[in-house]
Order: sequence, then C-alpha cells, then structure tokens
Amino acid sequence: MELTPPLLQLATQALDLVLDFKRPADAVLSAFFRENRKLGARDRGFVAEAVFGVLRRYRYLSHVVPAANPRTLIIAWLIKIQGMSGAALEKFAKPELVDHIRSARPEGLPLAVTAELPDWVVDKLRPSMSDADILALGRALQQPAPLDVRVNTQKTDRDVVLARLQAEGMAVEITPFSPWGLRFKDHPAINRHPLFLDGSLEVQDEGSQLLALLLEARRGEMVCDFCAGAGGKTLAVGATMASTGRLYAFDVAEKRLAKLKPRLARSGLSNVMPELIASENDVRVKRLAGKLDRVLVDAPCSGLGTLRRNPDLKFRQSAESVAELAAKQASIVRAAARLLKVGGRLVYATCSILPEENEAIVEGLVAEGGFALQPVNEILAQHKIPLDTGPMLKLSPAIHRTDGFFAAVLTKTGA
Ligand SMILES: C[S@@+](CC[C@H](N)C(=O)[O-])C[C@H]1O[C@@H](n2cnc3c(N)ncnc32)[C@H](O)[C@@H]1O
Repeated sequence: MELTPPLLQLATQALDLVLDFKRPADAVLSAFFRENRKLGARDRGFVAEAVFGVLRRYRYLSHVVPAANPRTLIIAWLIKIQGMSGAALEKFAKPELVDHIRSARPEGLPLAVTAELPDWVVDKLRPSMSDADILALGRALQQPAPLDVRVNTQKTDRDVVLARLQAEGMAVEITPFSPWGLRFKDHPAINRHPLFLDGSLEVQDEGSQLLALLLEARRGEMVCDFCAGAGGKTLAVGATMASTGRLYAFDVAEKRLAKLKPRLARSGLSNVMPELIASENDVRVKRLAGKLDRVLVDAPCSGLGTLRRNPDLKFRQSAESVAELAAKQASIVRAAARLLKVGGRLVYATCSILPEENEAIVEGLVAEGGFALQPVNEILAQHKIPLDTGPMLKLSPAIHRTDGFFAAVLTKTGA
C-alpha cells in the first residue's frame, strides 16, 4: 500500500495513545478506530500493523532511533522490520535520520533487548533457562500467533469441519496435540462463519484446549471452573462432560461472565451454572466445600505467555505486579482446593512463563499437605498425545507453536 503523510500521521497518533501503556493496546486501537470511523479497511490495517509492529520490536527500535517518539519509531519499523527503502521514505524523514537508522546494527545488544523482554523478566527466567532458550522464547513471542479453533464435539466432528473448511478453500490443518483443534494459516473472519455462529467452533489457542483434556471431567460429575471469565475453558470442559452433571462457572468479573452467556447459548450445553462471586472466599464457594469431583483454576496471571497477541502486556506488568498476582494465585488455588472431595482433581493453569506464577504456586500447595502431583506427561500419554514436557505442562511458542502456557494436575489425598 502507498504510505501517505496523513496515514503516517494517523498511525503516529494511534501509537502515541498506546505508548502510555495504561490500557490494553487492542482496546486503545478499537476506541481510536471508533473515533476515526471514516478510515477505510486498508488504512486501518496499516495503522494496526504499524502499532503492533512497533510494540513487538519496541526495545530494539527504541535503541535504533536517536530520539524515540511515536513517529521515529514507526519510521524505524518501516526501515528495519518492513525493509522499506530510504528513497521511499524521503518525504517523511530527514536523510540523517534515515541514515542513522539504516546504519544501526543489532550485534552486541543485551539479551533482554534482542529477546524483546523487559530486564526484570529476563532476570526471573535466568535461573531456570539458558540464554539461548530465553532468546528463542523471546523471538517466538515476537511473532504473531496463528488462529486456532476448537471444534465443539457436542455438535459435530473435527474431520467433518476440516473437510468443509478445506472445501471452502481455507488453509487449515489439525493441531498436533489437541484432539479438537484446527489451525488456520491465515486469519479468516471466523466469527462470521456459519460454523462459528451455530456453536460448532470456538476460537481457542491449542494450549488452552489441552486444559479440558487434563481435567478429564466425566459424565455426571460435579465440576467447577473457578476462574471462568468469558468461559473459553468452561465450554471445552462442558463438552467433555457431554452436557451432563453440573459445571459451576465462577468469576469475580461480571462483565467477563456476561460474555459467557451468548457463547453458552451457541454451544448447546445445558450443564453450566455461571455464578458471580465476590472473592475466592465467597459463601457460595464455601457452601461447596468437599463436594466437587474436579476443579479447574485458570488463574489470573501476568499473561506473559500471550505476548504474540498482546505485545504491550510486558510493559504493563512489573516485578511488583507479578508479586501481587502470585499472592492472589496462592490464595485462589487454596480456596479452590477446598471444594474437592478426597480423590478429586485440581488443575492449576496460567498463561504465564514465569516460575513464580507457575511451579512455585503448585509447590506451595503441595508443601501444605493433602495434595499429590499427578504427572501431566502420563495423562497425555494415556490419551496418545505426542507431548511430553515432564510432570508439569510447560508449553512454549518456540517449541510447540502455542502460547506460553503452564498447567499442573493435583489429586486431593486427604481432607
Ligand atoms: C486467565 S482469566 C480466565 C480465562 C477463562 N478461563 C477463559 O478460558 O476464557 C482469569 C480470570 O480470573 C478471574 N478472577 C480474578 N480473581 C478471581 C478470584 N478471586 N476468584 C475467581 N476468579 C477470579 C478474572 O476475572 C479472570 O476472568
């Protein structure tokens, strides 16, 4: 597309709004597009690509430009990442700036800059990962995520859906690990497709789909999705229960639970009970103590495993916010654990890559007694899923092409 001064100005304005990092970048961009309703699809596309492109390589680009501001960052992105020639940029930037950017070399930069991660994140990863692995992870997190969907087995079969989508000319394949997943090569507007509208498909990263598999909820059981949010995992768990038994969907956020309702209606599930709770210590939670067969805790977390989709998150989190989250996670998992019968199963999961939000929370619970770790690799092997990351599930975009994802399975051994 042809870059014009007004288009560059619009992208600069949008980036300026995003860079105060007070609100999620996608929400800021949506509001920006609502205010600039007359923008055509191609112009919107450029603005979004420039904003997300800069966010993905923000640390490197900030290093490359002498005085980083939204406009110079976009110019650096156009030259360094998009490969635009200096001549094409003549009317937008002084030759000295273009020369300066063009001559900057990536060699010798600190690991955190090359990996596009905050220094504090690299410091937290270093005790458990080599520098080469941190770099590979950081690089994978810079790439846009593919579009994964889960096929609702209550309505149809994966093979049927695959054949239909391929017959419609879509580039789509089955996911390597989830038995319900399909992965698109491009990003079709799937939420307007009849298979989405009739509840046969839900958008869900493959890693998230695996949680329902690890919970192994059975027909007729009493189950709780403790942090259900908009219900992505609730729907997957409900399908494994064949819409029988009872599946409580708890959350403290009314707006998120409200988003579950239309999805539930599309899904055809009739066993889900959404419940707004005030906190993990709500009386509604206490009333169910010792009564449930399975509990899923998809805990509120830093989201650092989802940087492919939300590259701004790393600048909106801090070592302090992660410490607060870890305290909340420990409190939630303890409250959720009390719901289980002896012999019941707890799955604790996050989309974080930090041990502090993952292994440390699980180890803390096990150390308190009454829970035993059940190796995830054994459960996956029983389902013939070719995935072995050890006793806890640790998915990485660098290795598995999913979001960064963590899950552990625990069995309640005593009251
Ligand atoms: C990672 S999100 C869950 C996403 C959801 N499971 C899905 O698949 O769409 C974490 C959720 O935990 C909720 N949450 C935060 N504090 C909570 C608490 N004390 N008890 C229960 N849910 C809580 C948040 O509102 C948020 O929806």
